[in-house]
Amino acid sequence: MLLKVYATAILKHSGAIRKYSQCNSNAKMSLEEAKQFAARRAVDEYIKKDCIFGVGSGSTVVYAVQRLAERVETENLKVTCIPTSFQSKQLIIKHKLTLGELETHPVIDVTIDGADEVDAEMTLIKGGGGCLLQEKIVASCSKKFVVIADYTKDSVKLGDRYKKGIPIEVVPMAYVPVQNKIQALYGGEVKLRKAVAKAGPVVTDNGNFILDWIFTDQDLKWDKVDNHLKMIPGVVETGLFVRMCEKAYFGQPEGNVIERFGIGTVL
Ligand SMILES: O=C(CO)[C@H](O)[C@H](O)COP(=O)(O)O
Repeated sequence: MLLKVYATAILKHSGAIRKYSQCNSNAKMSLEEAKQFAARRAVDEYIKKDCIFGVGSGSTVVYAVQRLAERVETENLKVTCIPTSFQSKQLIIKHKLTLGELETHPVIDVTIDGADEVDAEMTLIKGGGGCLLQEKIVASCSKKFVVIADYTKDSVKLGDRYKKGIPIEVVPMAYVPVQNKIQALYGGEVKLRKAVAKAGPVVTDNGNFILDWIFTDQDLKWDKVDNHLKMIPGVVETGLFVRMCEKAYFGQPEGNVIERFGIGTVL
């Protein structure tokens, strides 16, 4: 009898686990699909002819590069790709696309990049993947800057959905004074980003550290904050992208894509 009860409990438990993991993998699947819908739509709308293309960083951009590679192959497009990180350079090489650099192509027709959060005014938090400096440089050299994201990035105010704070790239020797100054100026908590598969801090593609500022005041004027932070010696760049983005595509779990427009003009 006891054995029977025990066996039934195990069966129920494994059924629940199966159900739970199926549920989890469905959710993960639709998130990946949502990224893919947004990425494909943006590439199809913005790449119409031969051009210079800025390639953002992160998991959503992977789908944009896949789509671009398909179209370069089938439509014989001549696209020169400018990377925003080691990861995006690897993606360009992997898909046998033409690799360029800002030295030879200082003006980019369009850059497509991901974001960690997009607010109602199209202010972005970027740098969750630690690539914010090169991403902002490349965006600033682009005639058009477009964001692709899944529905979880779509927010009203910064901090509504992305809880990891605003990434700030700093020169390593300055990280403690910069941490203290930001906390004294604006409050909240500023944390040194730790590496996952290495002991110690994350080191960016540029040899710097990343601070993540968990802010408490969601009503700050982000353009002022961005400028103010960059006045602190040791701050290289922030992950705040203000008035840079002209359009954001948010892939939805149902397969549609919601679009939001901004006044973003970067060049
Ligand atoms: O800013 C970034 C990297 O520095 C990424 O674009 C951002 O983190 C979004 O990434 P994902 O597409 O993986 O959600």
